[in-house]
Amino acid sequence: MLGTFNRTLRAALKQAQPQLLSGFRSSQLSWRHMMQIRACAAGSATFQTLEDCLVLNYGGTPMRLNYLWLRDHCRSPSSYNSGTNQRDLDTASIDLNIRPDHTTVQDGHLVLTWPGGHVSKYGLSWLAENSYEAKQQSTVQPRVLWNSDIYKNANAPSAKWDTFMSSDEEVKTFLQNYLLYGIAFVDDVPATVEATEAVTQRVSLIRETTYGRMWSFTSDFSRGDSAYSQLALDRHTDTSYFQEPCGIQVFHCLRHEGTGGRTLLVDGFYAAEKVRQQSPESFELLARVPIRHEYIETSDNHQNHMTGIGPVLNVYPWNNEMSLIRYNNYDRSVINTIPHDLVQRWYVAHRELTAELRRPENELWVKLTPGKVIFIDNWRVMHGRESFTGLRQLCGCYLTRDDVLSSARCFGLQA
Ligand SMILES: C[N+](C)(C)CCCC[C@H](N)C(=O)O
Ligand SMILES: O=C(O)CCC(=O)C(=O)O
Repeated sequence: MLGTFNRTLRAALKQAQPQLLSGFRSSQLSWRHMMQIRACAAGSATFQTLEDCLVLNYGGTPMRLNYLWLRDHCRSPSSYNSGTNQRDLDTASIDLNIRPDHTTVQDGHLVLTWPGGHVSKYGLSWLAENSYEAKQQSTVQPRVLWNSDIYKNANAPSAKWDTFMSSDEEVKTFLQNYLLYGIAFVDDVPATVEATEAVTQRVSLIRETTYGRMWSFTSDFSRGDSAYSQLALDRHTDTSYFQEPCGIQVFHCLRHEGTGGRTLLVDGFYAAEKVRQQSPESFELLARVPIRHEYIETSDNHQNHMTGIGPVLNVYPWNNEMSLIRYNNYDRSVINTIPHDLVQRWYVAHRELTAELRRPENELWVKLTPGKVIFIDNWRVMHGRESFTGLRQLCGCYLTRDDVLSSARCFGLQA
């Protein structure tokens, strides 16, 4: 009889809220809790208290809010220090089976009274912004994915040294472009290492690596890497052999007396999205299978052995948005992390991605000249270069990704 009741109630609820109970088995709803299912209307918000969560309907999307999560995210002064923006509650002290004694919606807030009397209030719009369902439907970082034509037609403006150094508005516009396209330029910068460093200090901290803090290099083979030659370099991301590859690459060509040496830029996310559309199983494989990259240098002056492990494509699991591409065929190490029955398919998937990355229409070629500083999102945009002759001096640095994104967020940009 109870089973019949559950089924009937479930059917009624399902009719009212088609998505609400999907994936929910009737056996999970006990008689006691079914009796507790209440729908309370308060303004535009309604809620139901189910056995394992509170379902809040507000702003069009039903949110399933776990009770433990709700207690953990209480913003009352005894649970959360709004001065330091830090939790003041020992999460481990919350009863894992906690349920509110009383639930209501009042003045734009969900109000819960917990056993023992503690009251938690959550702004409805705060919940709508911070729920899993909201994050699933939104992007972490809005981007314009590009091929050469798309980028050129966008006419993204370059910042100018003078204004960049004095105006925060100019830095904000610059960062907005950087976030959207994964590349951004500052022009008219004095052709010195010091001025290049000063430009980077407007947005971030420098990430010191084995190559130094600010580096300035020519084709003198001073390091055991093909970058220090006159050879062409195919598209790649740098420091793929770091467990966390450097977030941003900055280049400034201080002088070049010779031919060639243009810079190649390719939007890795644009290419990856093409693979996702055309060949979802290949995308999946590249996103799931970790491989290794390695940097081994054994000269008298420099001894290094770095290893970075991770998949070629990285996505945020809750919304499948691309977060990082790690692609460097020079520095890719021995493949021994892929089981026998997947190796062939992995190579096919890698070939599909490479074919997209190599489409001529996806290549943006720029000649870096003294004065023009480029910032490249090294988690997204690949760079390479044409072979060259003559003396060519390139300076630059890596920036810490966290600090660039922090600067952007402090300007109110979504990153
Ligand atoms: C940029 N700078 C010349 C300093 C370093 C070059 C590192 C090149 C290396 N193969 C990589 O892809 O990480
Ligand atoms: O020389 C260049 O233009 C680029 C060098 C490069 O690709 C690198 O340092 O990673």
